Amino acid sequence: MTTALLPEGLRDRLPPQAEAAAAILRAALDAIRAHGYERVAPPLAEYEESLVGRLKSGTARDLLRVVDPLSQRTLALRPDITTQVGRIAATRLAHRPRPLRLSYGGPVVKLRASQLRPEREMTQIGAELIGSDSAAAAAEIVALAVEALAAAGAKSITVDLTLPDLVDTLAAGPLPLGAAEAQRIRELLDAKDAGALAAAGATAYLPLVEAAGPFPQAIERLRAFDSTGALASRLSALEAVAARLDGIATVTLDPTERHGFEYQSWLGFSLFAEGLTGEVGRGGAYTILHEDGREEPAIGFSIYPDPLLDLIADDQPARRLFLPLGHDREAAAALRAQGWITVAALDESSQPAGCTHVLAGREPRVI
Ligand SMILES: N[C@@H](Cc1c[nH]c[nH+]1)C(=O)O
Repeated sequence: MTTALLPEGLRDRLPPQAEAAAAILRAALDAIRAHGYERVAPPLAEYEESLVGRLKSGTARDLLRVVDPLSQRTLALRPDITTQVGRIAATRLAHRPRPLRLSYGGPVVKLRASQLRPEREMTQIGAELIGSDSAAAAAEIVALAVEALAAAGAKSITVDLTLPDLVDTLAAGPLPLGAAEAQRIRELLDAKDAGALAAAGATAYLPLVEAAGPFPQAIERLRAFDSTGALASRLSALEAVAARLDGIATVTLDPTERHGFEYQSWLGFSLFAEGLTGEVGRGGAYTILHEDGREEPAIGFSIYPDPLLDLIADDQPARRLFLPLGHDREAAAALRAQGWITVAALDESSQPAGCTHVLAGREPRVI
């Protein structure tokens, strides 16, 4: 009965998870802030049209819409803060020197839950580097994503690199394809359907299916595949990113993975961590569209740390100090300043339930 009080995919966070969620948000944002990223806090809802169309290739998928009785216009709850950061970078912060480094953290809402993630509301934390999507910018962003995720408590992090615009690049160059054909080949590669690829006459694309796996082997296969050098700069950039991750994350490469990469261009990446099913973050390079039609490169990442909360043990009794009636208020304040949590008696019948200590005079005494 009680679960039916909330719509599907929306839930309450209770103690101690709600507290842990706030601590995770703080820890990840602090790690990002230390690298010079300044926080922005866009609103939870916006006019639908300003949430879409700001990033090149962005679509209106996943929007939970409402009609605003005040403006009579359609509002949408944000499914992704990156598009809002793009809007801010292209408008209110358009005058700021580049590269512009911005960070964010807060709830996002999706129209539908996925099978893997039953939640429709989740916390998204991230950073966007605006004005460049060079190999150096990519290395900074991917390493920062790993650092932020580690600060949030994730262990044994894996980064899976991909090239979202790979088929388009090849189709426009050494392996020509028409638009419809390219779309089909992209889907078959995403599904790693070698049989269907061969049947579709796209045998030239077949080696890409094999070029997935641990980074060193996969990049070697991609290099061998790229006999014309059309991918040379991308492959060098991937090597720079992988080199930066040496010792902090396991790196894999899946060049044709497109799932979840809607607006990302030459680089995309997914983040995984020990004990968690599915990805806990992703990011990549993309293009911001300015009001005057100008296009600006950017690169960033988002992590979705909520699954980490399930790994947090429930049994972590913080030290809690019971304050009897008539206790020394100054002593209690001094102990709170030292990090104690105090629970004050309301009347004679108040019990020190859940407390580990009681204030005796000016000192905590173990119960
Ligand atoms: N916001 C994107 C990831 C991203 C951030 N910057 C670029 N890409 C997502 O959550 O899928």
